[in-house]
Amino acid sequence: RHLFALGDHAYSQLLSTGQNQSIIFSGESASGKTENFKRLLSYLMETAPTGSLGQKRPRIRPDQMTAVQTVLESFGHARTMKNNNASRFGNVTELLYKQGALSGFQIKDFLLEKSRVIMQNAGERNFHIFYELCAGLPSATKTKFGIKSAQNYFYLNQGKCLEIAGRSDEERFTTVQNALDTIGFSQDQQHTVFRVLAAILHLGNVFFRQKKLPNEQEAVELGGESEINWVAYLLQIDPDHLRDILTTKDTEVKSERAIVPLDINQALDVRDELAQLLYGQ
Ligand SMILES: Nc1ncnc2c1ncn2[C@@H]1O[C@H](COP(=O)(O)OP(=O)(O)OP(=O)(O)O)[C@@H](O)[C@H]1O
Repeated sequence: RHLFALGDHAYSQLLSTGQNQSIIFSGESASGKTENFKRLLSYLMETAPTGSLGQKRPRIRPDQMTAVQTVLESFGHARTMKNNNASRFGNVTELLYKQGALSGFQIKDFLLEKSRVIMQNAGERNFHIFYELCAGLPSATKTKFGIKSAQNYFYLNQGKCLEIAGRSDEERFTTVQNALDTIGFSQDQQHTVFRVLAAILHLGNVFFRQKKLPNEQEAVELGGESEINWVAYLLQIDPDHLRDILTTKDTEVKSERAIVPLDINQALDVRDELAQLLYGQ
């Protein structure tokens, strides 16, 4: 059955039975789920009737729907060995109809592959948005955020694949900014999102040195002071608090003697967990 016929069928079933209808896109990576989903969505938006509510057109603007898809792709898709634009999360998009007319939508996402934020296999990239940020931020903001090109960041260059043929990260960044405008994110809100992304990149470049305490206990010492300061500045938190988080097991304990030092692997785990947590937010 043709994709659009499937959409027509679901719609007519909705009207005739009054029951919710589901269309499931499944298949292996690069089989076309995302592309076909987008086409079906456009079709349903374009053909949505005005309904009996006297609306001239659906209350959701097609450009808003497209903008949401654009943002989800930048933040949730990445280049893998199978697909230059592989989605790394699942989602349920609900189209809401009222008296036969399209009245809204909501997207529930699940299972974002957060491990990609800290680690990529050979030939793969982190989520697109990081590369777009490095390529597309205006130079004044780059200076303000301490951001350089993507090759400088451990979290971006493990796959040894910084660019995707035929895709301009710089142009995509403008597209994402426009999409965020369309959705209704203020300049301040957008700035906050970009600050957090920049903080994650700096965090990934924080490294540690093994250290022996006077009592012979193993501990770690933070390397990369400037990166720590960048992260603290971008997240607007106290750098000493950040140092505590990254080097001690119990950050709540203020007494120096009670602090339990981490070894290097534990410290890297804490750093990576923090990065994933920030991205997940
Ligand atoms: N209907 C289509 N018309 C043209 N090209 C298509 C179509 N469907 C898929 N493609 C091509 O195949 C590529 C992979 O498709 P898509 O990203 O939709 O796969 P997917 O099943 O969503 O993959 P993943 O599970 O990795 O996210 C697209 O980038 C596009 O080049």
